[in-house]
Amino acid sequence: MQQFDLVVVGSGPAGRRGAIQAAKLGHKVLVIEQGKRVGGVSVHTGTIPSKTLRETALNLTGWRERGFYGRAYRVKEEISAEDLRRRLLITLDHEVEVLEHQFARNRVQLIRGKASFLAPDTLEVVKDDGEILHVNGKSIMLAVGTKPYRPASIPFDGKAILDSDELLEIEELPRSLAVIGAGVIGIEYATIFSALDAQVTVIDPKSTILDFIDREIVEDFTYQLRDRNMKLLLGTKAEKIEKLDSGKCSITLDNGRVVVTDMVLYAAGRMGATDTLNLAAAGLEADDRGRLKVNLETFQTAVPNIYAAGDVVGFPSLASTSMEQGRIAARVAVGAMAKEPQKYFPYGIYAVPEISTCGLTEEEVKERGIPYECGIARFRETSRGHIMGLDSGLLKLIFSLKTRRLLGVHIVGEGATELVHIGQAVLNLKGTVEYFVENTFNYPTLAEAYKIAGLDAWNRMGEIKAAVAK
Ligand SMILES: Cc1cc2nc3c(=O)[nH]c(=O)nc-3n(C[C@H](O)[C@H](O)[C@H](O)COP(=O)(O)OP(=O)(O)OC[C@H]3O[C@@H](n4cnc5c(N)ncnc54)[C@H](O)[C@@H]3O)c2cc1C
Ligand SMILES: NC(=O)c1ccc[n+]([C@@H]2O[C@H](COP(=O)([O-])OP(=O)(O)OC[C@H]3O[C@@H](n4cnc5c(N)ncnc54)[C@H](O)[C@@H]3O)[C@@H](O)[C@H]2O)c1
Repeated sequence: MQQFDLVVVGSGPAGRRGAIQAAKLGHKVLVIEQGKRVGGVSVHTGTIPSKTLRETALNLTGWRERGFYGRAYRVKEEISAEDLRRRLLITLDHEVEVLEHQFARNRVQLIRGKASFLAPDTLEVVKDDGEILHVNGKSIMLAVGTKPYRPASIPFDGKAILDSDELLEIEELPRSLAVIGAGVIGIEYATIFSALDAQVTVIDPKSTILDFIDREIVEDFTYQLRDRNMKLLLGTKAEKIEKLDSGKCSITLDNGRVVVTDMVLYAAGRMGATDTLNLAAAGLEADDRGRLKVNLETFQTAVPNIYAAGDVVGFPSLASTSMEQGRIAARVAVGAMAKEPQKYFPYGIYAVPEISTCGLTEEEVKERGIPYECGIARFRETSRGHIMGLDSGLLKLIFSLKTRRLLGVHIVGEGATELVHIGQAVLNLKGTVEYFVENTFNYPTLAEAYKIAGLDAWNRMGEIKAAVAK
């Protein structure tokens, strides 16, 4: 039986970052991956495909130019599923090539096969050709990620009624799409297909969406979606989904309403991919959504030599945070020092328009009883916004009145997921409103919105001080 210092199950963001970190520290590392190619959900069905699809859709539709040339403007009149897939395949090939090269350079061994526990330090691997191997690890890291939640009551057919993995394989673009589940996946795809001119209906039993995002940002966002005729049917449950003889899909809601569309995307959450790991042999147990419980500083499970990182440990379930969790887990596993993850990390929702946020929302600040002031900037007030033809986009900063420190940054609009990092840096370095007021920003840029929002808050924070002094 082969022996390793660290055996990593899964080659997604958590697994690959953890494996390379341990290898860089001179340890013997094995990655076991059941997929045909390395990269995990992030590369093959999640982050990278959905973001490539978004980019292709925005480019081919000429979305970013419509502020100037009107809503009817198109770069390509007829956009096909093949147009979208072409760019996807090229991007994914590049990603996999880079990852394979990283593993090779760092001498991380890779076995393709499905892993399950025989004992807390021993895994069985069933390879594609049926060969069975046993491997032993001083430490084991489970970075197995998630798979779409697919209840038996939904008649998935892989063509018209699909989950988010299957959506990437569609042969024809739907003219109308119903999205069940207004989580991040549902909202991202709903808005991408709306940008492709599909008539989109989003259905969710909850009456609000994206609850972890600042409400003012969500309100601005939903106004924009409704303005372009997307239907948001919230607070209502899809009771029955069926395929009609016409080939269309019918969704019956609990309020009796019936929605008929060409395609249904079922995106009501994901499950930890732990069902085939034989966790009992390791003395572990997953929760009802297949997730594992860990110490959030070390990523150690209840069994000391077994670590878990990435989506399998639950919120925030991001590629970005999974990588950092994998790195920390690997360092702890091989006995190297590791700091716990930074308190404030950015969240990027690649919808059309983008949303990005870091730190506390206004609702959280209120709940904690912190006296605060907000500063707002609209992209249409910036010169870069004029040049780009932007008529929407909002940046909101929240400052403590007591310490003047930045507490939260919240953005909806073009470039939000890039812009947020300025706020993130100020936040984590404990910067105050003065940072934005006293520093010069490149001009003309969208980043100038920070200056405008900083000044907006600063003006009012000054007035409040003066009022108190009187
Ligand atoms: C549609 C979609 C869009 C997303 N967009 C974003 C985004 O824009 N930004 C962002 O930060 N995050 C995004 N995410 C989330 C991101 O993809 C995940 O957070 C990330 O992939 C989790 O990484 P991971 O390492 O935990 O696992 P995964 O990427 O899920 O990889 C797990 C790997 O483990 C393998 N595996 C599982 N079980 C076994 C086994 N028994 N034996 C061997 N191998 C096994 C799987 O084959 C898989 O390759 C998105 C997700 C989806 C679905
Ligand atoms: N840009 C990003 O960072 C990004 C993009 C996509 C996904 N992700 C990650 O992937 C994870 C999974 O995303 P998700 O959107 O699948 O899950 P989610 O758990 O975020 O959202 C699921 C949604 O489905 C709804 N729902 C639950 N049960 C339902 C039912 N029976 N019928 C209809 N609706 C139902 C919920 O109310 C919720 O709004 C998220 O945690 C997210 O962090 C991140």
